[in-house]
Amino acid sequence: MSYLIDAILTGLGNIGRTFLEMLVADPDRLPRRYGFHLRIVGVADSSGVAFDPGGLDLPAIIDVKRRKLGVAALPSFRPDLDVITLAETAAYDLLLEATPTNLRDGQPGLDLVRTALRRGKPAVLASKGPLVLAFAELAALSDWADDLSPRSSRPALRFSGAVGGALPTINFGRRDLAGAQIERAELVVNGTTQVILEQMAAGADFAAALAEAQRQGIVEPDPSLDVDGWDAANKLVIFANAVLNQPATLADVTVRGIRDVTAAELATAWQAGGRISLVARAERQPDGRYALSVAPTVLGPEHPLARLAHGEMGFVIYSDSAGRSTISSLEDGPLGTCQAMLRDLIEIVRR
Ligand SMILES: NC(=O)C1=CN([C@@H]2O[C@H](COP(=O)(O)OP(=O)(O)OC[C@H]3O[C@@H](n4cnc5c(N)ncnc54)[C@H](OP(=O)(O)O)[C@@H]3O)[C@@H](O)[C@H]2O)C=CC1
Ligand SMILES: N[C@@H](CC=O)C(=O)O
Repeated sequence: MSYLIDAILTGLGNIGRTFLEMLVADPDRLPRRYGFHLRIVGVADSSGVAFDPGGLDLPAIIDVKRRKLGVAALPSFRPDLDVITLAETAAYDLLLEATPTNLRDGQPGLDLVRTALRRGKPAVLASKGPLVLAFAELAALSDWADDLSPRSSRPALRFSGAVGGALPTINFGRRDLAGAQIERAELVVNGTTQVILEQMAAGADFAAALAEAQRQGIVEPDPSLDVDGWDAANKLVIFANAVLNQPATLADVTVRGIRDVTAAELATAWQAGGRISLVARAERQPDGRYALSVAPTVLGPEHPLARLAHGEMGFVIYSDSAGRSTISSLEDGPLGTCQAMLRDLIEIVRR
């Protein structure tokens, strides 16, 4: 006997649409394996909101988005609702948030997450803006205030897909390194720059390399976030807050992107058996705080992340008692992030 979980999904681009495609591809997986059906009752894109408390027609939404149209073209379109009103008034169990990362004011994601949490609804984020700009506020509204205790009466807040997609950066750091003192973390968590630097090392020019990453569906709506290092810095800020317990903002991170990396530098690194990757780094200082930086970094052949495959992301974390931990993840475009959103959702439902 399986039960229903009703969700609203905000953002129907690479992530939101792929998430729906993943559900439609194997609709029995959740009831069969986890005992519940996920019913999507509301969705939103830049054209507005579609809502049906009985469950939306997912193939119709996917079709509209593949045809580059908006939900305004659907029979379930609700011109009387905007996305915040949807989150404020609809009956649902959980918010899935995948609107663009906006570093100016975090909107609309920030108000969506605030609204859901204030109503006692759990939230799963792929977007990073709300976490980068308001981590402490959102933590206080959620089960992070109770150190993620399963007995917390506050709604769950999860975002494992926001820091490297399926790569379990947050979960590993928090859960599996519990009790260890992290001394240094090196995170290669921006897929776009991995693709661009590899393509350029193979002879492509910058524009062609960026176009290839865009074809894969992993580039931010504003590509300068990736290229200039801000996406990696966002992920490092979230990691610092969530794993290192260091309240941090972008102002605490020294950021250098990949625009100045030359083909000659790339060739030299690859010929030596290593590579250049954009590395987000946290290094514990004598006063106990972490120095945070993002920069293109030569990884020599001995480095644990030098052997990442094309487009692969990974991290290495050094701690006093667990030693050196290395994990990598080779994902199929946005699908890995969708799996991460699903694992967060499953964790919440099973609490
Ligand atoms: N792509 C990836 O691999 C990953 C992305 N992320 C994060 O996930 C989020 C989504 O990324 P991605 O799917 O690639 O981005 P896209 O640009 O492909 O999709 C963004 C979606 O948000 C919609 N949107 C824009 N403004 C609004 C608004 N005001 N209200 C409601 N919907 C709105 C867009 O509408 P419309 O369709 O009409 O344009 C679109 O459907 C970003 O925050 C990104 O940082 C995280 C991990 C991986
Ligand atoms: N633009 C990001 C997408 C996921 O966060 C990347 O390239 O890694």
